[in-house]
Amino acid sequence: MNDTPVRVSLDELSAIVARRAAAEGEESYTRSLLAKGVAKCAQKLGEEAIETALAAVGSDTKAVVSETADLLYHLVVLLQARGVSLDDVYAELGSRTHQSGLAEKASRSRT
Ligand SMILES: N=c1c2ncn([C@@H]3O[C@H](COP(=O)(O)OP(=O)(O)OP(=O)(O)O)[C@@H](O)[C@H]3O)c2ncn1[C@@H]1O[C@H](COP(=O)(O)O)[C@@H](O)[C@H]1O
Repeated sequence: MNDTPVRVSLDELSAIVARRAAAEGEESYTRSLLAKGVAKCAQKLGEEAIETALAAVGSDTKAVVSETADLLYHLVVLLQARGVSLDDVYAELGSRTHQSGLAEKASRSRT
């Protein structure tokens, strides 16, 4: 048996979610959540965000990791539901690297 831990990137998770979305007739939590629509996916993301925040102020580091994994999975599902690609999110993050967050905040308060 191979006990090497499996690592999954957000890109890989996004590809898994897209495959599950298209897998008609197969049992899938992802598919059942997507079938409930964007509002349900958004609600689940909000719940997982709160659970992650609560874990972060607690003492259980494993819970922070586990809740963060739930949060990222539900974020990827919500992006799938909205038809937004991770590449677009990466590009948006990339466009922000030319200035600090503080400079960006200051530029907003001037407009
Ligand atoms: N990473 C995940 C993942 N993280 C969390 N979850 C599920 O998210 C659900 C939400 O947790 P909750 O405690 O809120 O569960 P719940 O009360 O049953 O949820 P609701 O009834 O409110 O929807 C749980 O059922 C978890 O199993 C995930 N389900 C799937 N994946 C990935 O998606 C792949 C495909 O999964 P299926 O679509 O189920 O085949 C899996 O192989 C994984 O790689």
